[in-house]
Amino acid sequence: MDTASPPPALRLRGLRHAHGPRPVLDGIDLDLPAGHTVALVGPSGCGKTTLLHLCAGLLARQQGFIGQSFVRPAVMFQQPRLLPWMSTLDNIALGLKARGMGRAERQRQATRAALDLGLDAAALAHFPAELSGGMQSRAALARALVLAPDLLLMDEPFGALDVGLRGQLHQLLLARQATEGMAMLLITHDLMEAVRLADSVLVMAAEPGRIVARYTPPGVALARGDALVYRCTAGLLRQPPVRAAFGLPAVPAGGGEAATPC
Ligand SMILES: Nc1ncnc2c1ncn2[C@@H]1O[C@H](COP(=O)(O)OP(=O)(O)OP(=O)(O)O)[C@@H](O)[C@H]1O
Repeated sequence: MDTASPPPALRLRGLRHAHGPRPVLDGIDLDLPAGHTVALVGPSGCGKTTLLHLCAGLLARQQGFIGQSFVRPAVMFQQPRLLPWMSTLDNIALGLKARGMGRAERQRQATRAALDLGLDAAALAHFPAELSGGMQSRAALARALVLAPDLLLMDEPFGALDVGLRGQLHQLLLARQATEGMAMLLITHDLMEAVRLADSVLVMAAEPGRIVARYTPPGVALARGDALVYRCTAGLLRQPPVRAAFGLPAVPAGGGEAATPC
């Protein structure tokens, strides 16, 4: 008899949430299995952060089902949220300290995680305020990855980064996922980032927040080249529900509206 437990997963069914009297999420269904990436993309205010906070257990569930069987979830917030009175290295090692790991070992692991993300020894000795925004984002990502999460919840993690740095961190994350098999839930405003990284792209519309399009980009994310990503993003952007979600005018007749994005 096979007694192995099923692989972990995040599963949402009919999730509804209101902030006060105002409905924010209306009937969200989502599946995120181990080793996969789901990108939630939608306009500002459609409820993406609320949804991520519910998945992370930072907000209490009101209505609907949340099944979450990952054992080492980690969250990367919209802002780096580094503690200003600690060195960058101590910030990155903070979660390991909370797990009771000794100072020498946690500094060793934090240093390695930071170097992997392109931070150098000088940056690690600095306070966060002495780092550029991009370096702070790398430190926040290192702080999450050093915990070896099996689920990484990310809220607009790369919003403040230039296109080159974004690309580097995308590749680092995907390589890490390929070796460690972590699941990723990524919130982004950026359709192209969603198409580049995700196994499944869920497009949300606002008022109330709901999923209006589901799209599976072709192939595996690590192998998607720029041309494919541009083409698929352009195709997705021609879909009427996606255009409506972002408040874009309808594509005029004969403007190349595609039955499928790619
Ligand atoms: N704690 C709160 N109390 C009241 N309203 C809130 C609260 N948090 C969020 N909201 C409202 O809920 C709606 C959804 O907010 P949320 O931050 O989840 O959206 P979002 O899609 O992540 O937006 P953005 O992309 O701008 O970060 C917004 O209208 C916001 O003003």
